[in-house]
Parts: sequence; structure tokens; C-alpha cells
Amino acid sequence: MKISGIRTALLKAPLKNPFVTSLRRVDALEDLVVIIECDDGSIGYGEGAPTPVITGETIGSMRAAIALMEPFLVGREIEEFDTLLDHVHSHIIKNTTAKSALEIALYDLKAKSLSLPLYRMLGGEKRVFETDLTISMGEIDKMIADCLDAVSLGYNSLKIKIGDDPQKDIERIIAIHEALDDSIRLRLDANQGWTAKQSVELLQGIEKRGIIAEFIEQPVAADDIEGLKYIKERVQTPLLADESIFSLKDARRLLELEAIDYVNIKLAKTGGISEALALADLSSDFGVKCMIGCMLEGPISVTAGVHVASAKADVITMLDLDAVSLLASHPVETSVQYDQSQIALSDDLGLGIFGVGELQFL
Ligand SMILES: C[C@H](N)C(=O)N[C@@H](CCC(=O)O)C(=O)O
Ligand SMILES: [Mg+2]
Repeated sequence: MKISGIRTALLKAPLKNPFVTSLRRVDALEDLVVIIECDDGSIGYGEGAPTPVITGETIGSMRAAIALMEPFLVGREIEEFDTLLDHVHSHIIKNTTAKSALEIALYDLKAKSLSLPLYRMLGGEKRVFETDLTISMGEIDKMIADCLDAVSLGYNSLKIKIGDDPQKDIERIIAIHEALDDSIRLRLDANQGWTAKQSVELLQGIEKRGIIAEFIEQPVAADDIEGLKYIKERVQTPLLADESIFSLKDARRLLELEAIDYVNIKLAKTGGISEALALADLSSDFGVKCMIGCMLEGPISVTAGVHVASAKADVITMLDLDAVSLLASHPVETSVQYDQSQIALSDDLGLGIFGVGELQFL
């Protein structure tokens, strides 16, 4: 099974609602699909959504990074899998979403070459997973209405985007907590919006009112490691690192410092599946559980995340793989079922992606 070509295409999809965090507002999904073709007709699908404010990438930079790696991959056999992964990672630093998109397509092909669903190749099982749903940051009434809608659709965990204004954030959390049944788990994501002091004041404030969220995600700037430690020592709410952890080195530092309670693994940050698996193993060695998350991205890369969740189900105990549910429609044909909070893996080979509809090839 020899790689005969690599093509990239733009995937554009409308959202049900604008996606708003403290870092950015997005009105429609635009990401990059990677299609690796082999001489026997096999196709591997990959995908990645550039998130300039988090990974520093754009569609243009992803295309350029993939073009740089292409000559090292085309003409090689899928059976040389480890060498292929090595090429993805060794010719350029950073560019993690581009690397992830390529890796996902290579893993899809490798699993197909073994006639296995990807999760089986990775040692996982066919399972149904439960994801949360993200509630975009906005006015309190709208956020409450969005939360109630999500609950009526069966979501048990809501990820509340905050972080633009600590005072307003307290009001949002209190109002949302009051509006919901206690059984609904609240995950708070400030996307780096607060200082360490503000985080402690705010979290202690809501804790005094009896509100203990499932976790607070990335309250402070990505490089504010001392800030994370300062918060962890002063609040009861568990602390989850997102933008602070891309690599194993990032994670090891935070885990050794005991500065966090949970790790958010995203393929777009780790540079794909291989490092995501290693990050789950490293966290497990430290006795720390993980969430697998996603950017605002499409069904191919989110599905890759579900396979990883299956492979590392002992340590990946939480899913934030809601990006497919945030889309109003998309052209990807997949046998992995996305039904609101429920995501069900299938028996199909590789990722379980059959086609990508009409895409704009670049
Ligand atoms: C979509 C997912 N639930 C999410 O919130 N992901 C990111 C934000 C990514 C983006 O801006 O595209 C997160 O911070 O966890
Ligand atoms: Mg986050």
C-alpha cells in the first residue's frame, strides 16, 4: 500500500450559533481536509481546524507545512508507519494542527491496511461515549436559554465559556447554576481570561455559595505556570489545563509541579494521535485523569478523538467532543454516530469515514 498522492481541501460548514470564547468569535467553520491516496485505491482521511489564537496556525500555514512534508511521504509504503510518523514530526517544529491532520489520515490508512477499526488497532473497544456541549459566552439570559435547550436535548454536562470580565463571569455562573438542576455538571472554561488573583477570588466566591464546578479550564495565560499552581493551592474547584499543554514536556512540567488536576488532550495541540496517546499514558503515570477535547473543527478530526478516547478509556474519563453538534450541517459521511450527547463508534475500518462530499480542493 504505497502513498501515491496527498490532496488538501477546504471544508466549510455553517454553525447553529456563533461560537464565542474569551479568545475569539467564529461564525462558520472553515478547516482543512487532508486526503492521502494509495496505489491500491485506499484513501486516508485527515482534518484540522486552524485556531490562530491557540496554535498560531492558519489554512495557509497548514497547507505550507503539509506541502513541506509531502515529498517525504509520497512514494512510501503505509507499512513503514513509524518512519512516516517520524517524517511528519521531524521536518518542522510546531504546526501541530497540520501534523495532526496528516497523522489522522495515516492512522486511518494503517488501520484500513490491517482491516481493523482504528480504535481496535489502538487497543480500544467499540463503545458509546458521552460528550458535553459548549455554551458560548454572551449575555446571561441567552446563556441560560442555551443551557436549558442543551438540557432538554439530553446533555448532562455543559461547558460554559467565560473569561471576558470576572465580575460578569461570577454573575453568569451563579445565574446558570440557579437555573439548572443540580444533576447537570458545569465545566467552566475561561480560555486564559483571568489573572491568578482574579481566579482565586472568583472561584472562592462561587464555592462559598456552594457552587463547585466539575472543573475550571485554563483560567490564566497559557504560560502562567506559577499562576496555575497558585490557584490550585487555594481553591476546591479542580483545575484543568488546556492551552498550557501542547507537548509531553509541557505536561510533565505541570504534573511534576502538581499544578493541575486534569489534562485536556487535543489532537490539534499534540500534533496528532501518537503524542495524544503518549500524553494520556504520561498523565496516567502521574495518576491524573484527562479530558479529550477539540477545537471548533469538523467530523473527521473529532472522530479521530473518539477513537483515542476508546484506546485510553482508563485515563480519558471526560469528553469535550461537541464540535460536530455545533455545526448546522456538514458534508462528511461517517458511520460513527453523533446523536447530541451520545457518540457511538462503529465496526467500520479505519476512522469509519466514507466520503467528504463536495469539497473545494486547493
Ligand atoms: C469546541 C470545544 N468544546 C472547545 O471549546 N474548544 C476550545 C476552543 C477552541 C476554539 O476556539 O476553536 C477550548 O478552549 O476548549
Ligand atoms: Mg479550553
